Amino acid sequence: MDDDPTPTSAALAAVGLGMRFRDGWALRGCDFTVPAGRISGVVGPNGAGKSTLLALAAGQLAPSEGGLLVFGEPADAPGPRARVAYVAQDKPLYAGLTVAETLRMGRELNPVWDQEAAQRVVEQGELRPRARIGSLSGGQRTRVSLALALGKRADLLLLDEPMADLDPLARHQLMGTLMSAVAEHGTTVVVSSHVLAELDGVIDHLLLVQRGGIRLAGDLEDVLDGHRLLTGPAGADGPPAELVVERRVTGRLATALVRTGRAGAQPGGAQPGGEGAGWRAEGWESERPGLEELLLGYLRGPVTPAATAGTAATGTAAAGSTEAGRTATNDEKAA
Ligand SMILES: Nc1ncnc2c1ncn2[C@@H]1O[C@H](COP(=O)(O)OP(=O)(O)OP(=O)(O)O)[C@@H](O)[C@H]1O
Repeated sequence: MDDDPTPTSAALAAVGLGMRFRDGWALRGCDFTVPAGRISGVVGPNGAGKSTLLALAAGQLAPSEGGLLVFGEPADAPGPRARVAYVAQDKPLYAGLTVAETLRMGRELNPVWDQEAAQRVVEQGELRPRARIGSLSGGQRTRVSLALALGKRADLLLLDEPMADLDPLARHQLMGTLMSAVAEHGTTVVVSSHVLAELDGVIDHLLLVQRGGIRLAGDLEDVLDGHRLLTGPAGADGPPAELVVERRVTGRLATALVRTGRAGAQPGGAQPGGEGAGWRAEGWESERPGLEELLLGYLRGPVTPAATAGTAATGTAAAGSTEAGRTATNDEKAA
């Protein structure tokens, strides 16, 4: 799939983006783009910086360094803010209003309003229009927040952990709704989640945030193509260390997640087990990792300077080059 890396046509374009709070850097040295019309999954461990990234994109925070453009303009400019709908983790709503009054407020506050879309989200959850927001469960309040976001007909939907308190049916409905919004209106969706399995088959773009840096960014298929999952005998020589993201031994078997070095981004350009592989060994099997295998490999593997000092992750088709910017070290975060 072709990504358009030009900042003006991208939904999000970050250059050297950093956010420092009193206790240190939450994000630093982040370079990435999210092309318009994609569903991008923002994943990473607790405290990695995902919410901070989304709040910056929503214009709720101003970067401490670098910049973040939304459709070519600074994220906190009035233009982008009108085109963006943001569902934060704490989902601020007026507890005293009813569901119907909340949607009416959405209609009055937004120049463009899709009552049908908003209504549909509320009705799917069988919410009574007269129910007060304060009397709703956490998942029901999430539903009302999503209804407001979808009613706004925004060009960019920023959803911070929207699935955390939704039941499995509601998650499924939400994913379907997001995919239709993208298909019908060309909406760009940036969604953070810990529920990796829920993102599989839905997202087509990936941002992996780890220790305040962007570890992987790009078209999902390209990112997956840029890696192999190798299985071989535990005692045998494995793939070269510079290609290994994570290696584990279980009994007599070793498994290793490796970068293929495609797109010329990685040292040596070797492609273990792939076509034209620079590294091959007897007895090792090679397969393309799934999304969950890829992400777990990165989350379990060490975050070394060598592993994060690659080329900037631009979100272009050269997503084998997924190592981004650099990841703040613990020392830097504590600085
Ligand atoms: N308003 C704030 N003031 C001070 N520090 C903050 C603030 N918001 C976030 N941080 C810090 O920034 C870092 C990143 O936090 P962030 O909430 O962005 O992570 P996250 O990836 O969304 O985590 P989680 O998955 O747990 O929601 C954390 O160390 C956090 O303590």
